[in-house]
Amino acid sequence: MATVGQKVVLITGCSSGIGLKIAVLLAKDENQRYHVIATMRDLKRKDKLLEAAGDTYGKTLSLLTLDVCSEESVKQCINNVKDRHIDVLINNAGIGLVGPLESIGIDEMKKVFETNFFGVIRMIKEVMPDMKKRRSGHIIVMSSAMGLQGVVFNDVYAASKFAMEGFCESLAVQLLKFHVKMSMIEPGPVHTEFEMKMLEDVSQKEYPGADPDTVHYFKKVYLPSSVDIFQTLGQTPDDIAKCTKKVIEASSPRFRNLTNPLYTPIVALKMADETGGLSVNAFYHLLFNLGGLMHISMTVLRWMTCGCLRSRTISPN
Ligand SMILES: NC(=O)C1=CN([C@@H]2O[C@H](COP(=O)(O)OP(=O)(O)OC[C@H]3O[C@@H](n4cnc5c(N)ncnc54)[C@H](OP(=O)(O)O)[C@@H]3O)[C@@H](O)[C@H]2O)C=CC1
Ligand SMILES: CC1=C(/C=C/C(C)=C/C=C/C(C)=C/C=O)C(C)(C)CCC1
Repeated sequence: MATVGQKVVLITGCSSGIGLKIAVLLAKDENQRYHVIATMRDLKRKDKLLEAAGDTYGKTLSLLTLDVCSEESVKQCINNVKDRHIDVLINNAGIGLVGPLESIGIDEMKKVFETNFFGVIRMIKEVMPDMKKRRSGHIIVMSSAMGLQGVVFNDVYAASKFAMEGFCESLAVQLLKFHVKMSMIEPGPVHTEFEMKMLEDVSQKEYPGADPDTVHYFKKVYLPSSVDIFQTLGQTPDDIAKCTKKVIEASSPRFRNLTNPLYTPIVALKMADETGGLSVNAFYHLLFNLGGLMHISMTVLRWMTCGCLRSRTISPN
């Protein structure tokens, strides 16, 4: 149970990756400022978290079951929190989806929106009214750089994060009136099970319905470049946990928080040309004309990361 003065932080999707690392970082805070409620949809997957949490479990860390795709599970979880009092809600649970559009069924796409978009909305609808009543609270959403700039063959995943960005950008204004803060965290590639699941998924699928040219561009052009991007620019889940802690602890937290200065130029292309031509064409050339030279292209992009862009990124250090 939280002690007086401790902030209650509830995090979704803590069985692995970024959610697990945020839970552990906050639970291990040296001044014990947080009581972390780490949630996951299947408590059978709790071992990795508990191992990392060490003796904080039962002290500054507790566990609850929560499936963001089930309204009943969301309600039950929040009703199990003492006085339903949550100071910081971290919406982290999410799933990816990559591949040629022609081979993805509508049901698979709906699952992505059920988790990444409606999952967050279910949580906010359950927690926000109490925060508004108390005139305090902080809602954090693990968005993505893909919530600001789409990436080829990630059409539906990017759309789910764009939807979240639009939703939160609208809601943040109302919440400000009630002194409830809202922040988006926007990482580029991060080495977690998310990346592993994507590669595993791709190795198993045949992509029925997509023509041979598209499958070729996906498997032989996009995938190697994507692996390269993860290798050259990838951050660790610890980096993202540190950025998130900074956002929680800021006196005036920013609404948008890109975490990766090396990825920021890719997002900045869009801001530099409101017609969209620059980003669409740059992505086209990076992928189809410079694919084999991805390392060099990324070095050029690094040069483009001038100080002003770096200062727009929240750094883990
Ligand atoms: N890795 C990356 O490159 C990036 C990731 N992100 C975002 O970060 C967030 C965390 O992803 P990451 O840590 O990388 O990936 P992981 O796959 O390691 O973690 C995702 C977590 O979400 C959980 N989850 C999935 N569906 C549900 C559900 N219905 N209810 C509750 N929990 C669920 C998973 O639980 P289970 O174990 O049960 O499947 C898991 O704990 C996601 O929102 C993702 O979109 C953003 C930018 C980049
Ligand atoms: C930048 C870039 C590429 C790939 C970017 C990737 C793969 C980003 C992944 C981001 C993730 C995983 C976000 C999660 O939310 C391409 C298309 C290979 C080539 C053109 C430049």
